[in-house]
Amino acid sequence: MDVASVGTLVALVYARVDLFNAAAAIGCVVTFFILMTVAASLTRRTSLNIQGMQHAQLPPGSMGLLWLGETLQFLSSLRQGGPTKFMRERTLKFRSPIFKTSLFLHPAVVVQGADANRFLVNGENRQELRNSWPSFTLELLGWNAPPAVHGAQHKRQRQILSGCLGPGALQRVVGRAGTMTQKHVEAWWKDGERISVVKSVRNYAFHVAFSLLLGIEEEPALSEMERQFRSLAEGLAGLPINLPGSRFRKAIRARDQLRRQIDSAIRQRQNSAAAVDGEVSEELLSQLILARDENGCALSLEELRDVTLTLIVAGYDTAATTLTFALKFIEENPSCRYRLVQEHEGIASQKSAGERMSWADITNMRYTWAVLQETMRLRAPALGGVKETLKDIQYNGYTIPRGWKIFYTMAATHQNDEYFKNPSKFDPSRFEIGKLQKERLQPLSYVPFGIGPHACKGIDFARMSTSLYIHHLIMAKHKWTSLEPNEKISCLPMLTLAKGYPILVSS
Ligand code: HEM
Repeated sequence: MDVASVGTLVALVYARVDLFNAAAAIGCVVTFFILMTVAASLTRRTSLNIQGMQHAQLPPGSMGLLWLGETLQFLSSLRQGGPTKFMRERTLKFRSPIFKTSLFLHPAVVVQGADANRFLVNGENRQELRNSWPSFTLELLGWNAPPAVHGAQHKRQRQILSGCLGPGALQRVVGRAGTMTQKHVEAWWKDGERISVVKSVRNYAFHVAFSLLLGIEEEPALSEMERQFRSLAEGLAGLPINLPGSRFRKAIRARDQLRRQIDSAIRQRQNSAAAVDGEVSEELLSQLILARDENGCALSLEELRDVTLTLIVAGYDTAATTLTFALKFIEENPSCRYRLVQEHEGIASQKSAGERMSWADITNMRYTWAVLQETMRLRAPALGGVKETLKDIQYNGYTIPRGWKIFYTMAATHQNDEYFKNPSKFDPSRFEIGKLQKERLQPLSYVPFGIGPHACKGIDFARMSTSLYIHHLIMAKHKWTSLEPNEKISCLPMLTLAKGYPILVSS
C-alpha cells in the first residue's frame, strides 16, 4: 500500500470516527505523518538492538512496510472478526507458530499455544517481561491503575482487590445484584417486542458494575455515566489522535467527568466509611476504602480513583460480549436451553418466596457457568495480551530482543484441536466438572481471563453478573429469535455482533 492510500485511510478512519470537516481531516493526516515519522525514528532505535546481535536468531516473519509494519493487515483481520486470520496466514507462510512482525510502531513477536503462555507467565514472574498496555490506554485509565503499575505497588493492589472482589465480598452484594437483574429483565424483555441484545446487555453490565461499586442507582445520573463510559470505551479502542472532535479527545473528556464523579463518591464514602469502620459495608467502594494489604497499607486517593475506573471499564464490555454470544449460542442450541431451564427451575424451587440470591446459588449454577466458559472459549471478549521484554530472552531457539513486544491471543489456544477436540463446536459439557476431570484441560490452554501476574481480578464478579442475567431470563420464560440470523461478528472496537443482535422476544 502506498503512502497516499495510507493517508487516505487515516483520513477516512478519522472522518468516520467523528469529523465531517475536510480541513480538520487534512490536518489530522499531516499531524499523523509527523507523529509517525518521529515514532519511526524511535522505533528504528529499538530495532538497532537487532543489528548489534550478530549471532542472535530472530523468529521468521516480516517487519512489513516502513514504520507502518503490518498494522493495517492486523487491523483488517480484526475487522473481519478477530486476529485469527492474521495469525493463521503467517503461521502457514513461515511454517512456525512463532513469528516476528511490527505492529503499532513496535517490533513484535507473536506467539501461540499453551507452552507459549507458560513462557510468558514464567518470564513475567522472573521479571524478564512485563505487561505492556499501550500508553494511550493507560493515559485514559490512569497511571495508578492495576495494568499500569508493577512490582510492590501492583502486588498491594491485587491483595486488596482479592479481598474486595472475592466470594466473601460478593456474598454481601449478590442479593442486591439479583434484584437489579430481575428489574432489568422486566424492563427490557417484553413478550412480542423487538429488542437489541447488545444494547440490553451493555446497559445491564454497566448498571450492575456502577451500582455495586459506587452505590449509584438513580436516574438520570446513571444513564449519563453510561454515556460517558461508552465514549471512554470507544477512545480505548480507537486511534490515539488528540485533536478537537476526535474519539480520543472525547474519551479524555469523558474520563475527566467520570473521575470527578468517582472522586465525589470516594469523598462521601470516606466520611461514612470512617463512621462504620468495623462493620461490614455493602458497597464495594467502601470495602476498597477500608481494605488494607498485609502490611496494613491502604490505597491512596489516586489509586482508589484509577482502580475504581479500571474495574468498571474492565468489567463492562467484557461481560456484555460474553452475554451477547452466550445468548446467541443458547438460541442456536435448544438442548442447551433445556438444560438451563432445568438448572434454574431447580435453584428457584429451593428458595422461599421473596428470598434473595446468595453466592451459593451462583456456584450451584454449574451448567450455566459451563455455558459461559464455553462461550468465552469460542468468543473470548479480550482478544489477547501484550508483554514487553526487559532483556534479550530466548524462546524456542530464537532470541527476542530487549524492548520488543510479545503478543499472544486467546483464540490461538482456544481453537486449537491439540487442546480441544472438535474446537469449533459449541459444547458446554467440556467444562462440566466430571468431564473436565476425565479429559484434563491442559494448563494455560484456556485463558479468557488472561495469564500471569496481571490476569483478571474480576472473574467472580463476572460469573455473578452473567449467571444472574441468564437466571432471570430463563425464569421469566423468555425465548428469543434472531432477526438477523447471518449477522457478522465485528471486532472493532469490541468483539460483538455487528448489527446489535436484534431479536424478537416470545414466551
Ligand atoms: C467476562 C468478563 C471478563 C473477562 C473475559 C476479562 C478478561 C480480562 C483479561 C484478559 C485481563 C488481562 C489483561 C492483560 O493481559 O493485561 C483482565 C484484567 C483485569 N480485569 Fe477482567 N475480565 C472480565 C471481567 C472483569 C470484571 C467484571 C472486573 C471487575 C469488576 C475485571 C477486573 C479486571 C482487572 C482489575 C484487571 C487488571 C488486572 C491487573 O492488571 O492486575 N474484569 N480481565
